[in-house]
Amino acid sequence: MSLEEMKDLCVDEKCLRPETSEVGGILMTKLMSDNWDKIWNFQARPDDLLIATYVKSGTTWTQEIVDMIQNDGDSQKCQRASTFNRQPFIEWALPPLIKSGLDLANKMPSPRTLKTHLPVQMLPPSFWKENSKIIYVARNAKDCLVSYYHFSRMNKLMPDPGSWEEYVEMFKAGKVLWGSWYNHVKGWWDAKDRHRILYLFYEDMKEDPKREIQKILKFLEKDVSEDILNKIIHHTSFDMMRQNPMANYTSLPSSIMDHSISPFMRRGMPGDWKNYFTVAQNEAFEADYAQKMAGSSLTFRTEI
Ligand SMILES: Nc1ncnc2c1ncn2[C@@H]1O[C@H](COP(=O)(O)OS(=O)(=O)O)[C@@H](OP(=O)(O)O)[C@H]1O
Repeated sequence: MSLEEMKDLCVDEKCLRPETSEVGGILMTKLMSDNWDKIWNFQARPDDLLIATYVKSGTTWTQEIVDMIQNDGDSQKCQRASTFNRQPFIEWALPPLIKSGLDLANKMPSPRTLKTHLPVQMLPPSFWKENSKIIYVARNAKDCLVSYYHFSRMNKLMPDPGSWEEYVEMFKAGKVLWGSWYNHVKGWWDAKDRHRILYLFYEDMKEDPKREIQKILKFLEKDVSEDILNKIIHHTSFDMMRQNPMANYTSLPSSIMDHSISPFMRRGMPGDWKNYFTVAQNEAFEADYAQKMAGSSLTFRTEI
């Protein structure tokens, strides 16, 4: 879709700050829940690669890394389209003028790379049946929350986040699109030993991108030269992606995503939560976190 076509789209009040409803206890936009039967019955293919994340956990970064790997480090090829057109976001549906993720995916020749934010129990069952490979990326809750809050302010296709104080409580209660962060990261963590899932952490990617890209290469059974590996690291750095219109979401009109409110590529840094949480908010968050994560072997770093 050209930028000119994009500019005419979705300025309709109905799709901005959308209505929400729940499916299986998970908050979704009404367009997604209306489309739920089609999403649930989505037909995965054995050679699909799915990038699954909770919102704001490093999805776009991982999408770019995977595309660079699949294109042998050719950054020009990775400029062929915006992230969301290269790798369909399967459950995302918008009014008819913009193609839904499902439509894009169904028309795409194999091998496909797809994106989802669905919690593990909501993943279309064909992914398990076809044994498709899945990369799951998790990010610590506090940085996720901060990123999600700013994203909801700038992206009019998300419900209004309200004030920072209100948003912190909504996030803790899981009353945000795609539901509870806590259940999401734990659910996928438990699934990783039963399926072909590579479970990565945003903080590890930031600490040592080379090491984490090598894990992805191994998982994809792909070998690249040191020169190509360095190209992938360079092209997918925060600074490069921030300037890349095919990865930074600036191809969407400002009536949808207003980067002057907060850019999509905002900070890209573990520990940014310290600039937002008050001491009291942090203490309350930690106490609630300990309860919600009790009994799980999953641990996160909140700074590196
Ligand atoms: N290359 C690279 N390096 C480090 N960090 C990066 C990179 N690319 C994206 N980001 C940061 O990831 C956050 C966006 O997350 P997602 O891509 O998962 O967003 S989305 O859920 O798909 O909308 C968002 O985080 P915040 O900056 O904390 O808001 C992006 O800045």
